[in-house]
Amino acid sequence: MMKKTGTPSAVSFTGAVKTYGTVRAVDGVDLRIARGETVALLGRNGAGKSTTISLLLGLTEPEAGTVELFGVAPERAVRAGRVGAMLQEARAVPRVTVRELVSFVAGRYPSPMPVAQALELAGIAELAGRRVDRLSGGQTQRVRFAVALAGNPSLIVLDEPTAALDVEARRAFWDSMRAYARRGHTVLFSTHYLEEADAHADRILVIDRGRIVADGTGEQLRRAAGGNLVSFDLAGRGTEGLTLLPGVRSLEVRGERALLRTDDSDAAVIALAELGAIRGLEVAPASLDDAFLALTSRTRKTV
Ligand SMILES: Nc1ncnc2c1ncn2[C@@H]1O[C@H](COP(=O)(O)OP(=O)(O)OP(=O)(O)O)[C@@H](O)[C@H]1O
Repeated sequence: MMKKTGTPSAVSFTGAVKTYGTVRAVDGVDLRIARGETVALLGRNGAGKSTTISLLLGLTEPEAGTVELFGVAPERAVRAGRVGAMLQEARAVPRVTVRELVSFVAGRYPSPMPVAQALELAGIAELAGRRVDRLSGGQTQRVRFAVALAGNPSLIVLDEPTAALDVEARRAFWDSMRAYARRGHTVLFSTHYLEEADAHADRILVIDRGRIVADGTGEQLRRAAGGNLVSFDLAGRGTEGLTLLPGVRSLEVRGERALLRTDDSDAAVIALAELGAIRGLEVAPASLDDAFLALTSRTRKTV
């Protein structure tokens, strides 16, 4: 994750703010993505993922703070073909072949990727002669990926790239993305699928209400959110004082069971044993889902 001194980061946000009326869609984001990283931007609907990506691509300007790609303004990096993007909005699909479309886009950049290579990387070499308006959803998405690769970018930005794809198309898409990343390129993708972030990114940025609330590997996020969950049958007893026990961070009651999120499950279990609260006791590692919920609900409480 260390970047070479003197080399500008692929992506750099410093105190970036973007508001829509009273909504602070991006609320003071500081962020560095080093070259070669694959990073997931993970958040619920409306968390600020698309707005972050719009700022990153220079489609919208921050009201405060700065955004740079490779040390220059986003528009400049985009124009130079250093950045490829796949955005959410579906554009009208032209009646041309896949090869014609990718060639046309490649022709607009100063040093494009050879078309055959873009098609190969996107896994659609065999579709080159097919009409773009007659493809399946999964195939269309990979054509869009080839279009994003056409300028031979060092950074690719994907806004919820697999949102409408079935399992097989999704797997094929990620294979292509990883082939691109293995060449030392930088990838930033947004998603609200935790598993995708965990499986395909080196690093996960959790965004909530326009702020980065966590930044790390899936494993680091799991740990940050509270290592283990300790649960037991309440068996009629109250929950008073449970959150004050050593090692306990928070409490949730599900039916007859108490769920304690802990950062020291041993201490919590000993304390529960002293209280005699051990019926049906279980200790389980927190999942990434738990981590995500804990991270995003914690911020909700503080705003
Ligand atoms: N053009 C706009 N005009 C007004 N409000 C906007 C606009 N774009 C985004 N917002 C608001 O800014 C906030 C962040 O939206 P954004 O689209 O960035 O979130 P997101 O994480 O990409 O969500 P989703 O997963 O639903 O795409 C939301 O509250 C949204 O309603």
